[in-house]
Amino acid sequence: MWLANHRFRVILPIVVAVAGVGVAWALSVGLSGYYVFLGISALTAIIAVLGLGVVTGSAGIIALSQLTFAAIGAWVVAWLNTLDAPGGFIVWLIAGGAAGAVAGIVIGLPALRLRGVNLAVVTLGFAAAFDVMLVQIQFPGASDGIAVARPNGFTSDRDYFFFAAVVMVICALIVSALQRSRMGSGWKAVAFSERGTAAVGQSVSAAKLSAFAVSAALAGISGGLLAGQVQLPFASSFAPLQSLALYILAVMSGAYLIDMAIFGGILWVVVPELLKRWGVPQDWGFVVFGLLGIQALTSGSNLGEGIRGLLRRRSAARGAARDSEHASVTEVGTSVLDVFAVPEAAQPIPADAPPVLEVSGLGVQFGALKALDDVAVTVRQRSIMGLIGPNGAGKSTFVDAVSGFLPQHAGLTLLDGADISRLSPTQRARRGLRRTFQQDRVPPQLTVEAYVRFVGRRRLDHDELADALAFLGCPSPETPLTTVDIGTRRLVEVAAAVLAGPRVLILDEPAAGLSHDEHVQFGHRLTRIPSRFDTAIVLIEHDLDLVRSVCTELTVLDFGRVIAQGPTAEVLDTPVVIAAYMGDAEISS
Ligand SMILES: Nc1ncnc2c1ncn2[C@@H]1O[C@H](COP(=O)(O)OP(=O)(O)OP(=O)(O)O)[C@@H](O)[C@H]1O
Repeated sequence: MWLANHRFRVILPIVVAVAGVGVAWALSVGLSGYYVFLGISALTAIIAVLGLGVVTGSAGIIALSQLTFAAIGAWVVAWLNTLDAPGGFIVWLIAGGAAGAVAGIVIGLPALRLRGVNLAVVTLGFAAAFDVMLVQIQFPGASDGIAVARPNGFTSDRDYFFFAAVVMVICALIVSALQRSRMGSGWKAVAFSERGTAAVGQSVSAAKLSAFAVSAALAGISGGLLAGQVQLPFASSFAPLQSLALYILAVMSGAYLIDMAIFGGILWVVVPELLKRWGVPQDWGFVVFGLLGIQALTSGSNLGEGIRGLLRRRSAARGAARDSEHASVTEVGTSVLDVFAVPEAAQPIPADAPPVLEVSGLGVQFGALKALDDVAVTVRQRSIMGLIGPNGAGKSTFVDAVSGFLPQHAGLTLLDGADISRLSPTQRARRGLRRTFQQDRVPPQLTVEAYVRFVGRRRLDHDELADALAFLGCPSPETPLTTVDIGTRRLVEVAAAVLAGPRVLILDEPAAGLSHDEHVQFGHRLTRIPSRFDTAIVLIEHDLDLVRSVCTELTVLDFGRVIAQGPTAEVLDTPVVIAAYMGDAEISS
């Protein structure tokens, strides 16, 4: 079943691409000359919108200079044309895309530090500055009237339309493959949570810069194609206001979805054309795009997501009707999971089990507040260490400091004996120290499988993946994460972290959001993780029943200091813990 699905997902884009080329050929033969020219404009716009789908739609970065990157691509093509550089138009086009990518990385560098409005100002400022420069220097060959030579065999508008369509299809195929790759998962992860991305060992900078580079490369190709279309390109085709309108169009349509990028590119040409026919000045097109964009931003959704949500709900309703007919089959499936519901206490850890994580002298200061003061914790191989304490005791601060998110801290952290105190969160994750968060950090744009593979950072065969998901009570690999509730997303987060094969996994309230029954089942499954996956666990949890049943050892924090440490049962009976943390009623149970 999975193999069939996998093959389908690989083959489908190729089939659609071949069909798209067929349609383009038919249109190039059948359309009138005027529509062929409009069609080329739409194809160039689609490629630029595909790029915005990567940088804005997937990676969530505001980039208001897409047509400036297109101008750079057009400029390079025009320049190589005046030089009559070897290779001809196709090579020049690739060079235009490469120049766009380089410019994208340069403009993307501020994006590593800036967000939101500040980044919008930087990218728009770059677009405005380049526009002024372009008006001054003009495109190479413009003053001498040297027309850009179209590729051999595609010199007429009809043939060039077909050529542009093939280029667009290739770009769409590449984007589709990248969106499904680790790189694409990285873009979606960084858009949802930079901390969550760093915590799984993915470089946030690399994810952002690669999104900028791919997006600007596509813009460069789009501009290069436009240079071949008009043959004498000029600056007004790439004005900053147009970049702004194109951005809004991409946001409104949901351009990270290939079909919606195509729709957006077509709209880019159709709206001004319709306005012209109705006798309305074409600049009103910007107003139309602006209104559609405001609607998308205020609703928090876009056209593509809206349509897909509707289709999903319909298919879920059909699926529910089918499932009720096959209730007996479902019961068999449930009984498999029930195996894990058999209560099982955590295995005691041998006294000589070597330490895997050693934290000593850990101190964190927030202004006058000592959030952690000389904290020492040792986690032994395959153990489950509970880290408990009242609200504000310093548990999350401990996790942040140990996982590298609070670089300004005192103390030493050793992982398998190696000092990792100076490493970044990404480096620590790659060394085998993984963590989850109290808040949801699982990017909803991914499927369960794409997320698990992204977090895993290693080859996982499908059986291993499906097995581990079933073991932790997660949905099937192909389930879109948008369709599952928050509690299930927490389970998927834990499963993915476990499959990464970490030496130590720190779970920050992983059962939050689960129902009581799911909570209990989760506890039982947790006890089996260390032996099955050779991983030690640090568990932060407020539910003392869960702590009591799964933790082999406990560390109790209060006001940033360790007040008790040792085997779970002993610690829970310590008077200082009873007094400081739990109260007699709870501990006596
Ligand atoms: N960024 C920060 N700036 C200032 N104070 C902070 C910051 N983060 C945490 N604190 C303070 O540090 C102390 C420890 O907070 P922390 O979140 O680590 O506690 P906790 O044990 O995880 O609490 P909870 O169980 O409610 O999650 C608290 O007094 C908190 O107000």
